[in-house]
Amino acid sequence: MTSDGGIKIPSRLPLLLSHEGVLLPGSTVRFSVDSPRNMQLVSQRLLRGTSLKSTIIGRRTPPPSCLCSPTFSGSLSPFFHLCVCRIGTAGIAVQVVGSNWPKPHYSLLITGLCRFRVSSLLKERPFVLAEVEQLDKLDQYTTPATEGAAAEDEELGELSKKFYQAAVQLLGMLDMSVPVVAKFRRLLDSLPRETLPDVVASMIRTSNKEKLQVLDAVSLEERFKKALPMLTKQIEGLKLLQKTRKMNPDNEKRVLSVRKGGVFPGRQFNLDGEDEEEDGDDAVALEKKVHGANMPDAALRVCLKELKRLKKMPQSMPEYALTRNYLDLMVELPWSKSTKDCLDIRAARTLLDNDHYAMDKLKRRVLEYLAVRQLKTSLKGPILCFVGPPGVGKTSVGRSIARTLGREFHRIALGGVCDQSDIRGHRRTYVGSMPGRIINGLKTVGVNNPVFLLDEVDKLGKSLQGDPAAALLEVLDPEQNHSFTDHYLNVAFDLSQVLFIATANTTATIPPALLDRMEVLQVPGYTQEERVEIAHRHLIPNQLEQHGLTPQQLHIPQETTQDIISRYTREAGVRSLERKIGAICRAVAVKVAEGHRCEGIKSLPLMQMIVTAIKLCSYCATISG
Ligand SMILES: Nc1ncnc2c1ncn2[C@@H]1O[C@H](COP(=O)(O)OP(=O)(O)OP(=O)(O)O)[C@@H](O)[C@H]1O
Repeated sequence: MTSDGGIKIPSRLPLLLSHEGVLLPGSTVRFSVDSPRNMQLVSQRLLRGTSLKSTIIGRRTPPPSCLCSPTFSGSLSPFFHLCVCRIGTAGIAVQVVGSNWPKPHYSLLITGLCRFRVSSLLKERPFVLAEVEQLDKLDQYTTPATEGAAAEDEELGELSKKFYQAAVQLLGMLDMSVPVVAKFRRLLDSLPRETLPDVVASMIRTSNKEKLQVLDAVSLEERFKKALPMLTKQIEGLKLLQKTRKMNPDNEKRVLSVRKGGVFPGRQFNLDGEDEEEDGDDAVALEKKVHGANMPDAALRVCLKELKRLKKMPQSMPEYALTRNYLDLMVELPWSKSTKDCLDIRAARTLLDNDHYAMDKLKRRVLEYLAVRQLKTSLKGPILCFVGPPGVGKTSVGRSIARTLGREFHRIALGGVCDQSDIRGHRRTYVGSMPGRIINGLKTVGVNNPVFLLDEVDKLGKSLQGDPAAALLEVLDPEQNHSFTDHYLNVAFDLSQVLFIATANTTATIPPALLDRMEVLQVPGYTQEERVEIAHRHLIPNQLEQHGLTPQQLHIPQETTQDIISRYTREAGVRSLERKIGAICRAVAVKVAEGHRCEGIKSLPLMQMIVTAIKLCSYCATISG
């Protein structure tokens, strides 16, 4: 990186393009990265690279006109033409923090080094790579202030002197303790004069547009000319504020804020209290939500403690986002929100009969279970586990139970889960930590008494990351689940109101301890006659509706259904049969959309299509595919 021309940045730089914030040389800014291209840049360049060179990236805030362009996050050529001719800042990534919650993203802390101009674009994917020309000298920070000044011509010397004096005047007007002012003064004196416009513009409160103007000013003189009015505006603003304070001493307590964001080579500070106020409002709103969430005392205590920490944290700290996410989840959880059960056994029987044909034994046991629940509301009852071949309606009975009770339904697919953190969540000390599926499910349904269907408990795996079945033991044990503690929450959540139902294809692979906590209800496969009935009562009407057809447009006689079952399906359940009926519906939908009428007579209404055994042959290609 060093040559006779001083320290050099790499000539090929990956570009981080987002509209969030402006990075000026000499300042440190935190950026949140979540667009696909920028994510690729972080994962392929910053996280894989091992050299110092690989931590240097280019940063450019696209002009506002690009932001509304639909190409901004997609294919980007037109907006590129706009950006190519402009100036950016090369920066060094000093910190990369990744998180998966609420969605995958990285947070980058970047320190601006120098300006560059994009000479040409080398590639756009997987991230943007450009050939760049370095515009500022990098060794200016290492050159003592006086040496830099010696080279200045008269006019520039005058300008920089004026700028320095304005910066000192502004510093004197700030409501800060004497040691802090002294520290900033020392910083101001130690900086080479040519870096002052960038450093001061990044510290004072200005719009991104104004900061971009400073960035785009390649000549030092122009940069001073652009930054000086911003500084003067701040001074005028403060003078006005002091005047009003003198007239109204009550406002005396309005203290100007000092923001301790990491700024290179000094620290970033804000020159008015507006932002602080916004943060304050935000914290007050969050505190209100915490008090209004009706959470138990233990959880409330934890939340208030976290809130207190949050208020003291600068927003730029990575932990701020983590704590904020945690508190957001805590207030969103349904600690004491529940739906009222509206159980009527007769209505439940009708509903179960309407939704499912046959399965008499299973329906009888479900009704017994519901009846006992009606008589004894606080039933610490058995967990029902429906065991049977695929497609026999286990999941769908679970859904019907939720409907009969008037409860929310949530399905948790456990097939292939082999990490116990999937159930219990990760501790908050982990990067990308998040709550487990149980807590996530509760957040999704928004009530604390839903019906949770634990689908495919027989397909739980085991790995080095722990045994998820062991974590489920606590969830399903009525003696323990009133104080279920997710690792992410780290406070107990009462799961005793949740109605758990499990499904499995076989009991052979369910861990014995888990099986012991459940009452197994076998759901056998169907006979040919039962399948024909299920098809005509449920599957055909459902498929017609899903494909926008009416019984007047398509009729499948019983013999045809028997034919489909015997010739095209080999299963214990009815899922494959349902798919074949769906295939017939699709083929008929095409004909209906084409306007299938009696040959030539357009005035006649659309004809009903009857799928006879002979016609079935012509659909063979569709349904056996
Ligand atoms: N007795 C029945 N009456 C009405 N529809 C049924 C019946 N049995 C199954 N079905 C229908 O079959 C389809 C498949 O059922 P479901 O998804 O509940 O099967 P499953 O037993 O949970 O299968 P898997 O073990 O693969 O999860 C659903 O559309 C369901 O409505």
